[in-house]
Amino acid sequence: MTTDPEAGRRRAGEGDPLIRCDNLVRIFRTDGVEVQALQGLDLTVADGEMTALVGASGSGKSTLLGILSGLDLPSAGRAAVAGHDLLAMGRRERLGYRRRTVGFIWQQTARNLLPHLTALENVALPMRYARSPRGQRRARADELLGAVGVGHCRDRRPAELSGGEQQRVAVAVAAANGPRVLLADEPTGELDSTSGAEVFGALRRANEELGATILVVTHDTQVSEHVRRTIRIRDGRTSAETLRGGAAEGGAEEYAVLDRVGRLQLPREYVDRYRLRDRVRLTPEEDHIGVWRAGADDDEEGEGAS
Ligand SMILES: Nc1ncnc2c1ncn2[C@@H]1O[C@H](COP(=O)(O)OP(=O)(O)OP(=O)(O)O)[C@@H](O)[C@H]1O
Repeated sequence: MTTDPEAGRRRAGEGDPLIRCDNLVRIFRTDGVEVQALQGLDLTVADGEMTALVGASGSGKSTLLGILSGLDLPSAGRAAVAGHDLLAMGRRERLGYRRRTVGFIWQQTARNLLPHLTALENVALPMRYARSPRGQRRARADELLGAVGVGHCRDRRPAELSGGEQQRVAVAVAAANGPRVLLADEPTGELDSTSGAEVFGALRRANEELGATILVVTHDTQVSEHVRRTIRIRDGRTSAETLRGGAAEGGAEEYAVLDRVGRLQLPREYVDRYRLRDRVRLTPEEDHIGVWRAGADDDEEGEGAS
């Protein structure tokens, strides 16, 4: 068996992650009503990973992206991206962070592109804001559009593009200033599955060829077909994750997220399948821990997961 220590470290979320959230809390207060959108969320994403965060409506996905994009601030906890402490950034650092460190792709295509500009002009615009030399902008915009497979759309305006093409142009716009991180909020939500797969192809190219670390949030559980790592978010906390490939090539490995104080949430299907309730018995072994259903008489119980 061959081992790849680097892959092992990345898989375990150790090393020096590019995105790190510790115990993130975000409380919204409207008309005296309090909603806790993030309830102590922990997340690490290694440099160069392409990860999907999947959760039901209201689980806190957009709230997390708002914080990671530098638009919103958490109520408590810590969040750092590419060496920027998101809670401590001043106005100037925040502006630079939003311009150069992170790029965004939103679900609504209209939010990503300016309607009166061509695809090429849309991609060149963030470079102008970042004061890139004028002579280099068009060439880089052309190159980016080619990389995400929509070079043929360069002179068309958004209204002359399909939804999938618009989103691929949006990936090029988001990647224009060479950000370390690309954040995408339901980027395929308004698309059919073929166009959605093409958008994921564009994100993968941004990941593999441009080196951007990518975090996609979606409620679509099918997204795991397009990424190696899928993290599930439930009630404002990360709960479990699936890694495709890994030890058994082509297979998938299931993980539970372990927080800093050792709490983990067992997947609902395991809780149901092994009829676990209230408390479980733990049996430490040399290389794993057994989790057993606690019966009235501990000697008689026979079912458990290990
Ligand atoms: N600005 C806000 N003011 C008040 N409550 C908010 C605000 N933004 C989000 N919430 C609440 O926080 C919770 C999480 O919302 P969030 O939009 O992050 O979930 P989501 O997983 O992105 O859902 P969806 O998939 O429907 O977009 C929800 O209960 C939502 O109503």
